[in-house]
Amino acid sequence: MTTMESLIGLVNRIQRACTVLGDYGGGTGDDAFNSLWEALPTVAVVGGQSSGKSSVLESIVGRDFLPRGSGIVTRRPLVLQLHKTEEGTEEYAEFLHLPKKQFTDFAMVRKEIQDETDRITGKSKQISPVPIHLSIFSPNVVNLTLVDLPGLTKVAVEGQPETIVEDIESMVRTYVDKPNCIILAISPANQDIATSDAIKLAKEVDPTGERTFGVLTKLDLMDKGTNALDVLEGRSYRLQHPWVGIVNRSQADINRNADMMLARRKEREYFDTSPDYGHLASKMGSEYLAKLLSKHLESVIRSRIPSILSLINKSIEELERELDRMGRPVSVDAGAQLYTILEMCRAFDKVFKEHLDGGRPGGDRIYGVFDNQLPAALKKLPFDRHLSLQSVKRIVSEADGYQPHLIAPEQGYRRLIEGALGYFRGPAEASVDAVHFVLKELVRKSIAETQELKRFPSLQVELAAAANTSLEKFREESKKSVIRLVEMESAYLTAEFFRKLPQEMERPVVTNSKNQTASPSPAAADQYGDGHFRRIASNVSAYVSMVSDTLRNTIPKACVYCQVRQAKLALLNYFYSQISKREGKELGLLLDEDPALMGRRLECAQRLELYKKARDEIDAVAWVR
Ligand SMILES: Nc1nc2c(ncn2[C@@H]2O[C@H](COP(=O)(O)OP(=O)(O)OP(=O)(O)O)[C@@H](O)[C@H]2O)c(=O)[nH]1
Repeated sequence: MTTMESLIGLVNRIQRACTVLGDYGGGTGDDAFNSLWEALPTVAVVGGQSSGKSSVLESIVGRDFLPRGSGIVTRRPLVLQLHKTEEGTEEYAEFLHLPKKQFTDFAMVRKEIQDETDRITGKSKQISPVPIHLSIFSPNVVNLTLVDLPGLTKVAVEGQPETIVEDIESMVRTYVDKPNCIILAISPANQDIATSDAIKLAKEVDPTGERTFGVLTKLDLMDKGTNALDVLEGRSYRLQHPWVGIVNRSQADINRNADMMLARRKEREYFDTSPDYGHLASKMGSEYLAKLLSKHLESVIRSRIPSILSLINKSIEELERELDRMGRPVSVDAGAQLYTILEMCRAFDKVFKEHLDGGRPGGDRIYGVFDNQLPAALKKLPFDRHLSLQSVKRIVSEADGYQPHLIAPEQGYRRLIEGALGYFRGPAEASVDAVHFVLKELVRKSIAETQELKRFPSLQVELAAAANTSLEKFREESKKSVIRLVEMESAYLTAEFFRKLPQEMERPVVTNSKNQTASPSPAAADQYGDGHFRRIASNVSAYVSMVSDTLRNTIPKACVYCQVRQAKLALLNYFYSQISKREGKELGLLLDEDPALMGRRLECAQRLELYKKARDEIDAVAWVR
């Protein structure tokens, strides 16, 4: 049969694993995780200074191993795990922080506790909630785990920070507050029980006394003629569990280095022969206390197993969900890394296309460029100034040279039109730039919206840079195309439009029925007057406006062809060409995740492993009867 003793061993193992992962009863572990430690029943030893706490623990162990001295000696919780070994085997101790080192000299255990305390708290006399784990393997112990906490004190002594009194109390509280904590409340018999620090605290956190074990030390130090029967028999302060009286080694015994086994025997004799406590003798003494606690701890653990398992199962589910959300760790294999990168590129490309094709907002801003920005810019071109009477006169005269034109000023028209067409370059280039910026913004947005990319900041940066390089290239191409459209308009003017013009100019000379020359038409009359130039301006304006209509339609086509279409087809081509040249190690760098995320994933994975192992162990042990 697997005995219940295995349960204490099991809890010990789980507690040790929890501590390694930063989950310990002090409550300052990573609060984002459920605390498994807190779900495990523990016995916390609580008492005022000099109440005899250390002596009780040493007595239970049957060994002298705790640091002694003035002031606050216990400054970190000491998780003391006792493992009973077979009779005749050698006793030894082991620390969790020094695995594989077995201590057989208990004076060295004391020194290591002191040194390890100082390692975290410094020599500052500060306290720390990070526990020290000590396992003792001995035939003289029962299977039991106790947490020794700093003694409750009333005043700070020299060298200790002012806040130490409250710091200790709040640290002790973080343990005893927890419903799974069994409180071992140590009070000295030579003090009024009403003033006991341990009982005062226990009363507060466990008013029904269900989880408190009262221990009365120093029975031998009571005034002659007095006894502690009122306390031990539960009349002074009633608890659900019987009080246990203890007689530890006196200071003189300690100074003499009195043997612990001998002290246990003397304690037994004390109760056996005591006229006051003889009738309680079988339920007194440190050996009895150890057995009582061990039995109680075992039964509490057994009763808590269903709730521990349910916490473990719930935590496993939560951790698995979180790990899924974070994504699997990246493979170290270069091929797999490349595959991962390409997968993410595809995901990004999909989001980007959704922006352009609809489904996600943003693509419509390109249409906004063509529908609003470009027409507005075309409208604002300074044709009025260019085709003012004065300007037309000047340009036409300059084009004619010394010989004024006879009919229509061909060269004048050309110059006026070419001059006007030059203005179209501005809006054409501005449209290309505007489309470029919309596309660039969509790349930024798409990267931010691609869930798969979130974990990889380096890849995000590279992808954005490569996509922007491509967009730059598309912008250049697009600019060349729109400029070409404008230049094409200048290179060949629509002849049909001009063919009409000379006819209009020649129309004025008309012969009437009497074969008289009729008065010339107004057009002919002011052939070189203002009206003539105004007409030229109006003709040029009509031509320019025709070109403007054409460009208003063709510039968007060029932009879409060179930029939008290319972005859809080949945005990542440059990235792909770059990536194919990379070695495995460089690919790894691209998949360099956010360190905080990697840390969290590792933490979750370790925690998950602990919980799964704990579940398997509990399953294996708990249900064997
Ligand atoms: N005679 C006698 N002395 C005891 C008994 N219990 C403890 N003492 C003495 O009381 C003093 C304090 O005991 P400790 O065990 O160091 O008490 P503690 O609560 O651990 O004290 P701090 O670690 O200083 O908080 C020591 O000198 C012990 O020898 C007892 O039952 N009888």
